Amino acid sequence: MSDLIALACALPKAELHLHIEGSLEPELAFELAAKHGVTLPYADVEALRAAYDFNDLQSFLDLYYAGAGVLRDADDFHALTRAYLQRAAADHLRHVEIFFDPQTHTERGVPMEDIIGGIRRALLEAEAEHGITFRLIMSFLRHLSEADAIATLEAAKPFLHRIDGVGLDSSENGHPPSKFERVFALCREYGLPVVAHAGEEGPPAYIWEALDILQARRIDHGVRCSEDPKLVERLRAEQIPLTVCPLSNVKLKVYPDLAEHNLKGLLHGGLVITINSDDPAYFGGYVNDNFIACIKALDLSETDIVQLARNSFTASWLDDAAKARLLAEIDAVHAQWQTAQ
Ligand code: HPA
Ligand SMILES: [Zn+2]
Repeated sequence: MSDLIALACALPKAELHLHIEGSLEPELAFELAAKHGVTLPYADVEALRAAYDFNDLQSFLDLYYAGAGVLRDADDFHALTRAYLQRAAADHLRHVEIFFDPQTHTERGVPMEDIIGGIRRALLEAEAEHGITFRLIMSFLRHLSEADAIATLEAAKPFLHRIDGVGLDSSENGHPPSKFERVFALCREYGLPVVAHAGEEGPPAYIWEALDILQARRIDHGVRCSEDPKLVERLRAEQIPLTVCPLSNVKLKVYPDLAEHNLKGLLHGGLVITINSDDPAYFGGYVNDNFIACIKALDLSETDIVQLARNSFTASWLDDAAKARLLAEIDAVHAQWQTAQ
């Protein structure tokens, strides 16, 4: 098993489901709080980390939005993103497609320009330093109104050349994708590809809506598709990727135990399954940690691991030439690993 873990860690991979605000480690949260003269309601880093014990998605989101309150200027967003990309480089990530939640920050008076500018500066640095390519996805908060999402899209208009796609996140139940039909139609008119969180806590019907109403090209989470065989068949036939986040699903009690997770079954069923970290600072690990936990709990094979790494690139928004290059890199690292066995 340790050999398979070494293979998974060494393979070039992409991360396609990462909320940059969810990469805020307690150490940086305290550093930024001190910088801005803000008092966090926790004595120290250990006390904050100890609070990361969630019952469901909402109990996590309450802490996640509170934590994001320390992000106030472009340098904060730069420091946050830079720290994530250092972890990404260590995990052999070669490409990242990351979400940011502008509404969490603009409603506190942080200018859109500072949010995007700070994140992008770190992305460009990591591209130069580590060769990590990127896409930036603006995500709408589904617990807020569609009018609020439309206003956010309008506010982002001067920066649309810096935004590669749009997503939908936050509290799922009671906020179906259909609530956002018009804003996503506008996004598509602007040429922005769409992804959406669906079927994490919400029912399979929300995945159908994300596909049919929002015209999502990828589903974030999507694990509840298993409850609807027709939906699973569609995801397989149309090769619509699912960005699965195993440690997140256990932390938020979507699954009581990783051993019960359906990702291996879906992968063997021919779906384009990818492994991602979601909110790594809160859920106990980055991409390699997710691979390691899955190898241990689900007894993933060598073939499974290589397929998951390949899927991370095929499901990405990279162009075909870049995908081909990265898939060849996977083959090279895999061959090297086989020789060493
Ligand atoms: O896992 C998630 N689900 C929904 N919204 C989120 N915002 C950050 N992480 C998540
Ligand atoms: Zn997510």
